[in-house]
Amino acid sequence: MTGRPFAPDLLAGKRILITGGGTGLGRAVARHLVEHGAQVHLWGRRPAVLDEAAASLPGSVHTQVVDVRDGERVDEAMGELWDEHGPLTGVLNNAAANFIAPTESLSPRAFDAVSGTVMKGSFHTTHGAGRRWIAARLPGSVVSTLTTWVWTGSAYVVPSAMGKAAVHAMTMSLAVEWARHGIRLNAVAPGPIPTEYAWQMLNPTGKSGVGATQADQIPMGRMGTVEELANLTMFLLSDACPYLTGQTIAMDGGQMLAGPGTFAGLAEMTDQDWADARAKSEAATAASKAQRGGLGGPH
Ligand SMILES: CCCCCCCCC/C=C/C(=O)SCCNC(=O)CCNC(=O)[C@H](O)C(C)(C)COP(=O)(O)OP(=O)(O)OC[C@H]1O[C@@H](n2cnc3c(N)ncnc32)[C@H](O)[C@@H]1OP(=O)(O)O
Ligand SMILES: NC(=O)C1=CN([C@@H]2O[C@H](COP(=O)(O)OP(=O)(O)OC[C@H]3O[C@@H](n4cnc5c(N)ncnc54)[C@H](OP(=O)(O)O)[C@@H]3O)[C@@H](O)[C@H]2O)C=CC1
Repeated sequence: MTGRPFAPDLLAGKRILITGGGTGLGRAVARHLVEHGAQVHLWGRRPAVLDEAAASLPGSVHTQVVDVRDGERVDEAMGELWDEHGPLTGVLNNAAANFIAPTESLSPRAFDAVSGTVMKGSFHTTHGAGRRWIAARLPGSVVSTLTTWVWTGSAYVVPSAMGKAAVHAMTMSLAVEWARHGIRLNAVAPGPIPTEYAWQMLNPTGKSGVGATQADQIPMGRMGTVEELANLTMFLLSDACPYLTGQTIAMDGGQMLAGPGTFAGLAEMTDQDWADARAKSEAATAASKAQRGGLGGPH
């Protein structure tokens, strides 16, 4: 059980924008932010989805219809939010688009739809909040939801991997440039946490259920949970650790580090399998020693 490690007033006085907050992980994290005292603003492209999400949440939640790829609309909406409610204290860049496809089949519009939502959307939103924080001499915290593909890349989701890697670069770059303004940028890179919309895009058929969306090759043997993601995100958006900036934190049960080029699969070996393996390798060592003529052992 993850539990509730934080006090219910952890985010009291915080005003936080979640892009793509009407569905999936954004909506689930929004609930935790509200339950910890934050005022929350949700952006997305579908008014009915946003309204439904806001109505389902227990506290102070506001919505705006914004396509984050449209820089002018992002700035306009940011201005409206600031004027009507006051300055944000944090931004969660969560909106994304993605689908699996052979890269050679992608049209220019397909590439733009995915990479633009992630890269341009995160930039426009961060820029809209950041320039206002700097002008008003206010601190701020930006958290972006990325994936471990920023370190590994991933076949068949290349525009997403490229867009997320760009936001990873933005996180490191602006952490330095805006540190003197009290603005922090961090990111989280979750492993699979099944959500309806994302799984339609990433695991749409019986044959598409491979490693990335499965639990069998994750060292912890399970998917992540929204509670775990919410706790990490809230920690980054809170005042718990103001010295932390520029970091992308993987939260994936060890999935990325257990790649096929490692011995992670040996977790299946029994004690007898290990005894057999040791006997085989010791026999090979003994045969090698016999050919050394007394050289090469430890002294
Ligand atoms: C880390 C460990 C593991 C973890 C495992 C999980 C890791 C998750 C990491 C990241 C996960 C996510 O981001 S999951 C997020 C999933 N959620 C979403 O995608 C929500 C938003 N999605 C959407 O709005 C749509 O599905 C999407 C198609 C992407 C964009 O819609 P738009 O209305 O903007 O654009 P459209 O006009 O429909 O389409 C734009 C072009 O894309 C083409 N197109 C659309 N679908 C296509 C498809 N399946 N294959 C090829 N091409 C396609 C169209 O033909 C158009 O090109 P032309 O024909 O040339 O016009
Ligand atoms: N689920 C998982 O296992 C993982 C998810 N992630 C990341 O977590 C985040 C949330 O994913 P998840 O909840 O699973 O997926 P969802 O598809 O449920 O969430 C994506 C959200 O982004 C919104 N969105 C898409 N395009 C735009 C746009 N142009 N402007 C504004 N909003 C937009 C969508 O709403 P609408 O279409 O109404 O605009 C939707 O609410 C994403 O960044 C994803 O990459 C990372 C690793 C693993």
